[in-house]
Amino acid sequence: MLKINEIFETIQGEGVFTGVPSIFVRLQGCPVGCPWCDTQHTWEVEDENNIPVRDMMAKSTDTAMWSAMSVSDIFSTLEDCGYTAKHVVITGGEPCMYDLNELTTALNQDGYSTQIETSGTFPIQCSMATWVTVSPKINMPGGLEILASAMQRANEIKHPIAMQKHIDELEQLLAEKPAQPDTQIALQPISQKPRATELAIKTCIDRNWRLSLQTHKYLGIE
Ligand SMILES: C[S@@+](CC[C@H](N)C(=O)[O-])C[C@H]1O[C@@H](n2cnc3c(N)ncnc32)[C@H](O)[C@@H]1O
Ligand SMILES: Nc1nc2[nH]cc(C(=O)O)c2c(=O)[nH]1
Ligand code: SF4
Ligand SMILES: [Mg+2]
Repeated sequence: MLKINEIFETIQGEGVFTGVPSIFVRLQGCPVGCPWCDTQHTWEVEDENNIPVRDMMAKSTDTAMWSAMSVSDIFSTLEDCGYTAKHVVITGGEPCMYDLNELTTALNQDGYSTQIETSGTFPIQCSMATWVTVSPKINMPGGLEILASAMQRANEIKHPIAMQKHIDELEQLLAEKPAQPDTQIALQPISQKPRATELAIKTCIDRNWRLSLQTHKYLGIE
């Protein structure tokens, strides 16, 4: 069973798929603890926060409540909601705490494209067709071997930055744990801070990397 914090339909706000109508499946639980994380309500998995699916789907604010769902429960919910998006983004929390092979394979077979947003701190278990966005959490728990294999699997590396140190860390990581030659590299300013944004723009131009903005936050949408 997967522990689901929320399922909703919106526009993908970040990275290469920015602008694509997407169904978001947000999993509960993350032990990484990035100080600037914008989804801290997904960190803890408390048994007393297990609620029925209809209550989870009715949530209107960010809470730590979650529902245990099978892949077939998730399909029933997508059908009940009448979503039109054909791209599914699996995020969290840290989605790779879970084996996502069954979910991503079933979604692909049903005609959905799939994407995972992950920190590279757990082994990535998903269909070959899944687009993997790695937002590498350098010096965080997980270990170098897992991070190295995440870098290899990544279709996109999307690195949140606020200062030069974060860019230096990414460059060192890319030198030591190389990505594939066609992997897209993007910098994402942390929390829309003007100085972070300015630094990201300048560095992206210097290195010919992409800029990823959290466009949903500028738009005030989910
Ligand atoms: C909330 S995380 C969940 C998925 C996974 N745990 C990860 O870190 O990739 C989704 C994306 O949001 C980014 N992110 C989280 N908080 C952010 C913030 N305050 N500013 C910019 N990006 C942020 C993460 O780095 C990641 O790319
Ligand atoms: N619109 C929108 N786009 C997103 N891209 C990545 C998100 C995430 O929280 O993983 C996210 C999100 O929460 N909302
Ligand atoms: S790994 Fe992702 S969900 Fe976990 S704390 Fe960092 S940004 Fe948040
Ligand atoms: Mg988000």
